[in-house]
Amino acid sequence: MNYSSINPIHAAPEGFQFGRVWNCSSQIPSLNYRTRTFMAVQEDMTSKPRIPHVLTVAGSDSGAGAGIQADLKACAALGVYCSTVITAVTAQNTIGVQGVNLVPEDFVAEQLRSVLSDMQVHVVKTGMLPSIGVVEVLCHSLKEFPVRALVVDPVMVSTSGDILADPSILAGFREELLPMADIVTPNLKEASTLLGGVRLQTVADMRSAAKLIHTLGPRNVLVKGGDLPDSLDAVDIFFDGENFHELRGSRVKTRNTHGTGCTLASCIAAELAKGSPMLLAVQVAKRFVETALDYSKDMAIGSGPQGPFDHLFKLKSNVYNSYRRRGFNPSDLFLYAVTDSGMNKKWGHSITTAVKAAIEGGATIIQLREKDAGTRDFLEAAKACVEICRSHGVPLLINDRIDVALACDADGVHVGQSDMPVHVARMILGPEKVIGVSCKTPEQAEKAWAEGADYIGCGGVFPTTTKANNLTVGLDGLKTVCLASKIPVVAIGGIGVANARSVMEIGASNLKGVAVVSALFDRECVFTETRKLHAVLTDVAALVVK
Ligand SMILES: Cc1ncc(COP(=O)(O)OP(=O)(O)O)c(N)n1
Ligand SMILES: Cc1nc(C(=O)O)sc1CCOP(=O)(O)O
Ligand SMILES: [Mg+2]
Repeated sequence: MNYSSINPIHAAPEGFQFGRVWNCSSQIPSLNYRTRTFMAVQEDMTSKPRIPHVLTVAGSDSGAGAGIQADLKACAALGVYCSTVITAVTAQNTIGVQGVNLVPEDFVAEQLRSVLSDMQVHVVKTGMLPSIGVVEVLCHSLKEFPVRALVVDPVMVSTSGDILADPSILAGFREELLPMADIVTPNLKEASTLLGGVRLQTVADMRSAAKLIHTLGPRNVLVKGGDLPDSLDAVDIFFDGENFHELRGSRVKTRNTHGTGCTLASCIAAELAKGSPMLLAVQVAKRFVETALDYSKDMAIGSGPQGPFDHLFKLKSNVYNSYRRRGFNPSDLFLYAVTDSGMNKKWGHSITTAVKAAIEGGATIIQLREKDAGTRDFLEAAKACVEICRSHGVPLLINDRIDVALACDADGVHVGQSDMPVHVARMILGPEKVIGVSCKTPEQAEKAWAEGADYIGCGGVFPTTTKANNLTVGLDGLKTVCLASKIPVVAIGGIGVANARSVMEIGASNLKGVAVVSALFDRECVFTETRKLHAVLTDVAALVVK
């Protein structure tokens, strides 16, 4: 590999020299003309809304899976303007990195000045910073032109194992850049390197690492556990200096993972530029990467072991429609908590504390099923729950009431066979909202799919006292419906810690989880009960995968 810190770039157009060309006022034909134009632009800008703006300071990847190219695509996908300061040009593809050519440090400084002095940057995101000199230049620029937030992706080694930064930059990270950072997003190897080579093999190690890295100065730390051995989920640890959050997503099986780190950091930066709080920005970013990987898992570009993925999957009209239709992640059905106002009243829980406790215990989706509430109270409660769920990245659905779902901007609805027909609900809600339907037979499952439902709820698997006069279909009935269903299924009815295993072990790959009311909410401690059920489900999932 050709890795050099002294090679200048030679590929500039004829007559172009790096450095002093367009910033030289003698080359502008008329100063008066320029001044007038500048003033007109200034006037115009005050009346226009500002676009969220991320500046990425990173290396170029010729294969366009990572680096500057990934950052541009990620920001575009999230509707954020992205400007670029290029620190290095790499020759790379799906096989690895064949060469690195560094941009001279004073020209990195010049790019920084050009953008930061003029273009109203909200957030700076860093990627490949190949030398201590570049780190110093960047820190100096950020002191001269402060921005709202700094996101540091401490890139040191490429996914193919090639070195992308001189080891001397570690001191620059520790002493200069991290103390200025709002968040740093190391993977396991990078976290280990930042901490002098400690071994990181468990979630507990990741927590300790996050805490130690926090002492280096960044306001928040996200240690990414993608490389954690024997991990079923994609577990990341977020630490804000006080609290830890274990962020779990589903691990997408694909070779197309090149650029996930750059993309995640860029998405965090993009969401921060839009004004999101940090934890929400991280959760949205994680979800974006997971969805993009899922949609690109079979993409075939290049012959090497690590392919790129498609950031702009939403632009492809056919994929876009089906993405929107299936705008939820089936793995969200894993632990589906359905509320009940009567049970909350009985235990003295407010709906919001109950929902929060369920989420903290591991619920992956919430349905508000408030049969006795008046419309106004239901709407107020739903709005509060939408906020809670969004801040945790957990979808919220409303039982029966499409009007309430629209009014509180919930993520969707769950309807039964005697509620609003699915095709009408779809027409009212549009393609983006999630629609679930209760089905007890294969015929109902077929119809639900044809009318545009996203998932079906099948039950009652066991007898229940929560829903009056409910027909029990049993494990056999559940299996029959699962086998017939073209969309994911969640089981419901009489399910709890004692029998969840038997449900999940029926042997249907589209059975994605269990929906539960009384075993979570007709209890004194919703958090503890949810946690117990989560542990059972995680255990079964581990066995099924092995
Ligand atoms: C996930 C899930 N599955 C089934 C139901 C039952 O819905 P429905 O048949 O409309 O009955 P009610 O809940 O309205 O009594 C559900 N709510 N959630
Ligand atoms: C709301 C609901 N729907 C069902 C169906 O069969 O479609 S069973 C049910 C009640 C589930 O409550 P619990 O977890 O307390 O048994
Ligand atoms: Mg209903």
